[in-house]
Formats: sequence, structure tokens, C-alpha cells
Amino acid sequence: MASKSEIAKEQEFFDRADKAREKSRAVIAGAAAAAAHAAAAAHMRQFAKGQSKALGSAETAVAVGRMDDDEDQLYVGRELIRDDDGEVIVVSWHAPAAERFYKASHREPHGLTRKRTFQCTGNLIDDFTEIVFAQIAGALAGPDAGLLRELARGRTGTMRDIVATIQAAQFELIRAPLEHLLVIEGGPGTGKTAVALHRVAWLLFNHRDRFRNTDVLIVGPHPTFTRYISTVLPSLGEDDVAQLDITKLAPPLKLGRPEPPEVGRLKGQARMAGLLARALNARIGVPEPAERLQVDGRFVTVPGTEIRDVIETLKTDDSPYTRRRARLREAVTQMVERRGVNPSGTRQPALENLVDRLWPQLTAATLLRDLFSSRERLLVAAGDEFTASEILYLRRRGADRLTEEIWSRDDLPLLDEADFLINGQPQTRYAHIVVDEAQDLSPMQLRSIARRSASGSLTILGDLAQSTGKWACDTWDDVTSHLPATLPREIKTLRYGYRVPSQVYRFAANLLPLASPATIPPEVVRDGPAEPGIFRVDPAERAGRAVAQAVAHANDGRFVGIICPSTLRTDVEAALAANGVGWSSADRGELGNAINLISPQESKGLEFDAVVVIEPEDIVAGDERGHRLLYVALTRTVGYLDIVCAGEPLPLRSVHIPPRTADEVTAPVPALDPTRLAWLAKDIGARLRRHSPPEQWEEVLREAARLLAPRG
Ligand SMILES: Nc1ncnc2c1ncn2[C@@H]1O[C@H](COP(=O)(O)OP(=O)(O)OP(=O)(O)O)[C@@H](O)[C@H]1O
Repeated sequence: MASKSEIAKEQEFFDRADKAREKSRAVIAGAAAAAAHAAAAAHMRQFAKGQSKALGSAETAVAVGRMDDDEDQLYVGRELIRDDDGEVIVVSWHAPAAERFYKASHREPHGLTRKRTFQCTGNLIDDFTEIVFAQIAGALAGPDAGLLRELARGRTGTMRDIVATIQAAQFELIRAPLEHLLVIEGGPGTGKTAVALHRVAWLLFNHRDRFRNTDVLIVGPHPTFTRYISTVLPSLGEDDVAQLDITKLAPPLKLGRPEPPEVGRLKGQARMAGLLARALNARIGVPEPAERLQVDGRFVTVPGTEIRDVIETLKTDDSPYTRRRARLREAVTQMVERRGVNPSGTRQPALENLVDRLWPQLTAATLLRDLFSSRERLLVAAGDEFTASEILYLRRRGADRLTEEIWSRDDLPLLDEADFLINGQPQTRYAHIVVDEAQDLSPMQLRSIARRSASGSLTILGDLAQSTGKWACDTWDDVTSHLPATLPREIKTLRYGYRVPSQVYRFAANLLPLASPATIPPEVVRDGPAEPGIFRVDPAERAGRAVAQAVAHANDGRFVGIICPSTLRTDVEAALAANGVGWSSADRGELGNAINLISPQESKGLEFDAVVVIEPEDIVAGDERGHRLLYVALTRTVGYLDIVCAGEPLPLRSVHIPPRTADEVTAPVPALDPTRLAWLAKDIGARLRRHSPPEQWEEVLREAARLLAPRG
């Protein structure tokens, strides 16, 4: 604890800076009132709102830290504050003047002699931690006390900013150049999401001349996650950044169709884009040898060959379908005009009918509904690229009315692709896009993201060891190969684990040889309050015991997550109800009660003070990369982890070999893929080092056999 007199001295400065901040706010508000006319006043009010927000709320501390060098001292805050004479008394964290605050370390103090980090309630200083660089210059020190104290603070349903304690390696990524496709990887809780959100604020602050907040998009894996992170940017003074979950990148349609995994997997593959393009092309008709039209009461005959030539030329053009349709309409109108009839002005049904027959008006939904409900259409669109069984997977009975059609989540990127083919680029494209949990996205989802990028400037976040689901991947190439390649690609790794305490991480890391052998585990920066609690019970007692553990944590004031496989969800809901426990359901997009019930899949990216994981064996069985899913579930805690199970608390035996279709197993790999070979070599090396049990080698050998099989 810092000395009382030092805190009091700092508080004096905080009070003075707060007064200056309030004065600035009053001046800004006054400027709006003084505007000469209504329009100017409205404009000023809008400006004033932005400026006033930029000053930070009256409830936030004026500064997060202070840095001293031999000559001077400088306060760093969320935003810049000037005194009455216009002198800067607090520099904003994203300004160049603040850089040394984040870069300074014992190894490289960057000229600083001292760095203070404040802990505050509102603008009142509770305490501060201090690093005196001169004292132990050259020494290697662990994480500073300010960071540890911040990490130990209780969690809520929303993420907090980390301005006060950004670490040097994180700062480097926050301010990495805009003109990159930057992949930030790192184990659970290494700060990928936090870094990316601060990167957005930093880029907005430092490139105001190039783009505005509405030019930035953040894509998350599900609505609960989007809600969880949504307060960070506003707390940094940046409103209006689009934050969407991946399902929102498609036309808004009725969702709810369940999809078997093999169908979903197929729908996510990039070759579906070719199928849709061919399906759309197949909708273009062939004219009659002679097209006879009644225009303005007169009959005109246009030779089919003349129309066909135009259609053939339009077919080779890669502009959107609707634009080409308009060009066909224009061409046919001119053909009629050349025959002495002027159809322009009024709408001519015969002409419209002809264009509709030859180039039907379509939406994404009609194209897909008509395609999936017709074997003939599917066969034509499939060409040689899909097998008979795959065509069968795609076939379904469409609803009688389009408005009644129920779509699956896997249809969404297909609808987006179809919309692109029909109407062209999405209306809104972004100067920078952040994609979180990118390791789980399908190629078709990645294409949706790619077409929203105006320049190829993206920040991709993820962890291959947490990659699960239908499109689980093992290399970043699997992800970036579907993204724009206009800018250089960089992969950077965050190496320190901030969330998960050492006792819990040690336990979870036992899964790594199975889950992701090539992964280098993060270095955990702190110890937690306890070893993981393991409660082996009878199946009948399981749900009740899990609820009892959760309630005990909640009674101690902790924010709790119960991570429950779908097989046991009903039991746990019943046990919660029977005990009269209030809870939030992440399935309904909620997160916020003291106790939150959540599926392992939706726990990605989230964190709690205490986590109760139910039946790990069922979690492992629930995904093709089940050990990775369990690894995700076990690494959601900032403090306590309890496992309640009837089976193994840490199932290491069963090795899951992803099922492949008969076609995939027998098909030779088209060419030796150097990336996959490198990955395999790394995998074998890691398994050797970790003495993987013999049963795990089967998967490796199978992959090796596939890669090295003679090519036919
Ligand atoms: N420099 C820091 N100062 C304070 N807290 C930090 C810092 N870096 C990370 N954290 C905290 O660590 C926790 C984990 O961060 P974050 O969620 O960004 O990790 P992640 O790498 O995205 O994790 P996951 O892979 O599980 O999604 C968060 O509570 C975050 O606020």
C-alpha cells in the first residue's frame, strides 16, 4: 500500500485535473448554445457530445498512471486534459507522448525512473503501485503489482478496459501498422480480445483523418460474446463501431433449421461459392428462335440469335447478376426501337415478361430455396465438383411460401454469397475489421468477412488449440487463405496468460498433447486461490451438486459460470429451479446474474470468477475436437474451478479421429502440401517430446499416410 501522504498528494492533482476537465466540458456545452442558428447549434451539439464523451465520464479517474524521468513527470489518462492556461496536464493513452508508459520495462526503462499505476474508485485514488526502474535496473522482474491487482478484481457480465495496465508486448500489437493482415494468436486469457479492442481505439485515435468509427467492424462468434465485449470501446470514448456476431453478416431471415454436421461441414466449404455461381448462371434462359412482342399495341419480332449473342456476352461479364439483367433489358429495348417502335416511357408487360423469362429477377433466398429443392438444379450446379452423396446432403424440401422457409446457420454465408453474386458488394464495407475466435470460422464465413473489407486491413484473433466445431483448423493458412491477400500478413503470438491461474492452467494443459500437440502453452503470470476442486458423484446427484457448488461461490460474491454439455442441460435447469436459484442463460444472449448457465461452445471468449464444469467426458464427446472444447471450458476461470462428474474429471484416453466421408478417405491428396507437412512434422515432434500414449499415434499415422499416399 502506498503511503497516505503520497496518495493525498496525488489526490490533489486528481482534483485539480477533474476541475479542469469539468471546465472544458462546460466550455464545449456553451459553444453549442452560442451557435448562430438552429442547424449550426445541432451540429455543435453533436460535436460537443463527442468532445465531452472524449473527456471521459465524470465518474472515471482523470489518470491511470504517472511516469517520471530525470526532469519531469507526466500523467497518462483515457483522454487528454488541459489546464486553464492550455497546458497539457494529462496525456491520452493512445498519444505518442504516452508510449514510454507502456514500453518501459526493467530491462529497457526508456529513460523513465519511475512508473505509477493508480487504482481508483471514480476519481478517488484507493492506492497506487509503483515501479522504480533505477532501483533494480537490469534485473528481470515478474509481472508488476498493478497488473496482478487488476487481474484479481472480480468479474461481471461485461469486459473492462485495460488502459492502466497494458503490457509492453501487448502495446506493440495495439499500435502495429494498419496496413497489415495481422493475426494475433495466443493461449486462453493472453489478452487477444483486450488487445484487439484497444488496437481499434488506438487506430481510430491515430488515423482520424483516414477513417471514422463507423468504418470499423468487430466480428464475434456469438451474441453473448458481442454483448460481453460491447462496453469496452464506449468506455474508451469510441462509440458507433459496428460489433456484430457472425450470423449478422447475411440477410435477416428466419433461423431454426437443424443441420446434420456433415451437411453443415459441406455448406461451409469454399467450393460452395462455385456451386452458387453455376446455379445462378443456370437460371439464365435461352431465347426462342424468334421472339414476338406486343409493344404499344404493335407487334415486333426480334430474332432469337440477336438476343442470344447479348446474353452470351453478358454471361462472361463478372458484374453482379442484377446489373447484367438491367443491361439485357436495355439491349432488348434498343432492339425493339431499331424496329420502329419506341417502348421507353411506359412499362411494357411483354418486354418485362421476356426479360423475366430470360434473366429472372432473383433474391438470395429464392435462388437458394429453388436450388436446394430441385435435384435437377443441384446436378447442374454441382458440375464435376460434388459427389452424388453430397448432392443428396444439400437437397431439401422447400417451404411452399418463401416467407415460411426456415434457414440454418450454415445457410447464412451461402445466402450472403448469393446476395453478393446477385447484387454485388455489400453496401457497407469497412476500413478495418477485427475477427475474434477466427479459428472456428468456415471458409464461406471468412469469404463473407473478406468481401466487407475495403482494403484488406484486418486483425484476426484466435488460438488453434481452441479450434473446435465443424471447421476446426490446424494452421493459420486455413483461415487467411480465404481473406484478402492485398496487404502483408503477419502472425504475432501473445505469450503470457493473464486470466487463468497457474493451478488451473497446469490441470487444463494436460489436455494439450491430445488437443493440440504443436501448441506452446502460455506462461501463466499468477497463482490462483485454490487447486481445481474435483467432485465425483453418482449421476443422479450430479446436477444438484453442480448447482450447490455454484451457489456457494455466488454466496461468496463471485461471478459464476456453470459450463454444461447439452446432454445434461435439462437436469441442471431443473436443479436450479428446484433450489430457487436465479440464473442467466447465455443461450438467450444473457450474461449478468451471479450464476450463468452456458454451453461449452458458447463459453469461448468469456470468463468468470468461478467456473463449475459438468461432466468433462460428455464435453469431449460433444465435438469432433472434444479435447479442445474441454480445454476451452477449463480455461474460463479467473479464480476457482470445480469439476462435477460421474466419469473421468480429465478424460485423456479416448482419441477422437474426425470422421471423414468415404470419398475423402479414398481420395488421394492432390499435391504434397508443404504447410500440412510442416504441421505434421511439428505434431510428431511435440508428441515425441511429450511421450504421447500409443493410441494417439493412430491419428498421426493416418494423416501421414494420407499426405504421402501416391498420387493417382
Ligand atoms: N494488460 C492487462 N491488464 C489487465 N488485464 C488484462 C491485461 N491483459 C489481459 N487482461 C485480462 O485478461 C483476461 C483475458 O483477456 P482476453 O479475454 O482478452 O484473453 P483472450 O486471449 O482473448 O482469451 P480467450 O482465448 O480465452 O478468448 C481479461 O479479463 C482481460 O481484461
